[in-house]
Amino acid sequence: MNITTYLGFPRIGRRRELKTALENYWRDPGQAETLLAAAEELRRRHWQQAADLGIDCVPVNDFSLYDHVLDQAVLFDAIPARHREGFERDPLAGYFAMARGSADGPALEMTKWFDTNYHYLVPELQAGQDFRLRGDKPLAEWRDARAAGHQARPVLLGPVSFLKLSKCTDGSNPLDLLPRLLPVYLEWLAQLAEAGVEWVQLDEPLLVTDLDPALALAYRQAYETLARGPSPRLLVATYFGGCDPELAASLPVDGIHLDLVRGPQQLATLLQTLPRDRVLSAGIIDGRGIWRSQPERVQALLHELHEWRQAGRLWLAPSCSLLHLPYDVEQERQLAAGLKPWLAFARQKLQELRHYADWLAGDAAAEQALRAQAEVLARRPQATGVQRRQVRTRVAALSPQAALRRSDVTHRRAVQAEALALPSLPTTTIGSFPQTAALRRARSGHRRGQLDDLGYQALLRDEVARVIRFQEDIGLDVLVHGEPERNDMVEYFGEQLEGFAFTRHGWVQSYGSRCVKPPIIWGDIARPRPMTVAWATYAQSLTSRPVKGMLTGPVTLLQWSFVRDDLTRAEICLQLALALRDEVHDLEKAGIGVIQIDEPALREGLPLRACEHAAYLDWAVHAFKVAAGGSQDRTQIHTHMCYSEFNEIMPAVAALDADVISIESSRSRMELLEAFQAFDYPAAIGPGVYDIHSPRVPSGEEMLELLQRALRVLRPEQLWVNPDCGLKTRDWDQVEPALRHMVDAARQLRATLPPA
Ligand SMILES: Nc1nc2c(c(=O)[nH]1)N[C@@H](CNc1ccc(C(=O)N[C@@H](CCC(=O)N[C@@H](CCC(=O)N[C@@H](CCC(=O)O)C(=O)O)C(=O)O)C(=O)O)cc1)CN2
Ligand code: MET
Ligand SMILES: [Zn+2]
Repeated sequence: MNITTYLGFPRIGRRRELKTALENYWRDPGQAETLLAAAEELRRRHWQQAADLGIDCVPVNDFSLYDHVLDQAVLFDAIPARHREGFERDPLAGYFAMARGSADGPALEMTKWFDTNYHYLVPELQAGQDFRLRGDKPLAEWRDARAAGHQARPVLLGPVSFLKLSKCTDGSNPLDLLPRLLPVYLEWLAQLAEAGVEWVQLDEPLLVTDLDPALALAYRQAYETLARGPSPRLLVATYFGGCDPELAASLPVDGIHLDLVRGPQQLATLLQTLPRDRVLSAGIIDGRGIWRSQPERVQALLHELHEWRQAGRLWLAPSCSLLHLPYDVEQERQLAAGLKPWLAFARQKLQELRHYADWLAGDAAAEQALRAQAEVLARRPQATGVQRRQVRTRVAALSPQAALRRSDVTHRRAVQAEALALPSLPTTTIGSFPQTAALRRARSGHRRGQLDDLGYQALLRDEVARVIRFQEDIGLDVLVHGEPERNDMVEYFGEQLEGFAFTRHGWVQSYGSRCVKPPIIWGDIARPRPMTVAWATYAQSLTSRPVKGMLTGPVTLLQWSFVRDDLTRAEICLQLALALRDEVHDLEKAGIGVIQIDEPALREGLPLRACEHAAYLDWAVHAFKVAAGGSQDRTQIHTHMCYSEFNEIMPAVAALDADVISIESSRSRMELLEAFQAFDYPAAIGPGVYDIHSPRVPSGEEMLELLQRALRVLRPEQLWVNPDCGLKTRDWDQVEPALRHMVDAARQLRATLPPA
């Protein structure tokens, strides 16, 4: 029999029950019991649903109240000193203090999970530290699953990935801690074996990245050590790409999971090298994309695996955890016509697996279902809107000149200085102002038909007016309209472009209780009408200061959407770029002299393998330049980036040829600027002086100090003053004083500069 399984499931709940329970508890810690009960209910429901869909073995401990990497830091007692006391006093409150910060100190750093839009919390370690087991979350969840009648398999990150995803606060190498960490894994595994656990899944996504010899050695040593102790059988799971098949096959474990969707090329070697007594967990369908699988492709793949099948050592699974997918496409009642049969969210992925397993067993109904699926998908290319001749022709005819501004950055600076007449150290913000509860309520009421178009528009215009007045009042130099009309910076554009579909319930966790509804790119992209011009011109009509138009860039629109699987990412990105190019043109025509094109996801899209970096950066930078390249010299093009480590891609950042870049840097205390200096960056930079992720209101002095640091590295005429990112997640009572302090700091520093 072929076992069907999966590596992990979305945990937020079909109607974001976890989000609601978390936010209720954060507002009122008296709700702890309710939160824990909601979490337990979600786990049980998801196991049961998987079982009902025909899954043979479910993972446990893939669930987390906030983040699974944080859970594991806690399991190993890697609790930073500043949070330890709080944790001992109240473990639940202490856990969230590590996730979100508290009076005891800041949260752990949050960073992107590989090339996804999920963020994990980075465990803080130090050289020579002790690890020990704390609590028994994985085992307790296993017992619950067993009690409910499920075959279950606890999941943890493997030791090498866990350490490589952590950081040592003293600058030492986390991997040096391996000998101190392995005994804890051994103890944990022994406990599970003792309890009767048969299989454990150790996730080692680092295995799909470039491994230097030290890391490869660490892998061998780690798994040789683990193989020596009493333990359930070990399944090492790799995903998000192909791994080094020799290394993977050489690990002394009982099974290996491969991502055969993103790493099909690894299979041939692995089939040669993998010892025949191993279980092969084959990631045969895409665990990250929302498209139904093509039966012909999967069936061909399953033929290649016949040897494992016959030996009874084949497991069928999605390529990676389903965490990055929405829950159930059947919840969507208003999806663009004809789209639904093409799509598979988490529940549909499990159904697909069952079909393939049944097909392998010779089941006629499964055969029939897969044939029907193949037929539906075969008609996809001909469906209206999938291919638009005009779009294809325009992309094909695009000349290299389209990516070039008319003049170089130095000339443009002079022209813009004249056109905009800004003071030195100009102050601005990144675009969004607080998305208040009233705004979200109004949007929700508008969607439900309880608030009519006029009423909704009037409310948004009032908000824009208030935001403009506020910015004038505190003395900012380049104003924004505040983005009150946007549900999300990507979804908003997706809703206005042809070729995109959007969902009502397709939530995916981004971090903690924060979710996104990535829109779906299914057809060629066209812009039927201007998307932002009315808001920008309305805002500009209220002030004599320049208002900055606000667009999300092509790479970020691509990266934060679910994208079609029948065109290359490069091609889709170029289509998006052309739509944005037209928007830039329309903004310019409407008299908007400053336009920001946000690209916070430029770094996130970087492939996991270095050999693929150059090609990606090439098309990504090209797409941005196509979006911006049609503009006049006098139009000042800004871009914005956050959430990432940019040092590695600095040449690409410079190659965007933006006039001004605002970039997150307050938490790294402006360290990032050295990379710009080393590069002799020609354009202007606004290194964020205020961390918008925290409710804390920074003082003018600390921002002044950051600006002074910046001036050690940058020329004064290069420096802009702005926060790290948009203010949409903050409250007005934090934003108001913080921005006042920021403007004060800029003014003070300005007064010390020699006249230009
Ligand atoms: N796509 C994307 N990815 C990103 C970011 C981003 O901004 N966008 N930022 C980075 C960090 N990630 C983030 C992800 C989500 C949120 C966030 O704030 N999400 C909100 C939802 C935002 C949203 O879509 N809002 C909608 C829908 C809001 C909603 O839930 N409405 C309720 C009703 C609410 C009410 O009545 O009050 C409903 O529809 O049921 C709107 O404003 O229209 C949340 O989870 O709470 C912030 C940062 C990286 N990745
Ligand atoms: C995640 S980057 C956000 C940029 C956007 N303009 C904002 O201010 O919200
Ligand atoms: Zn940002």
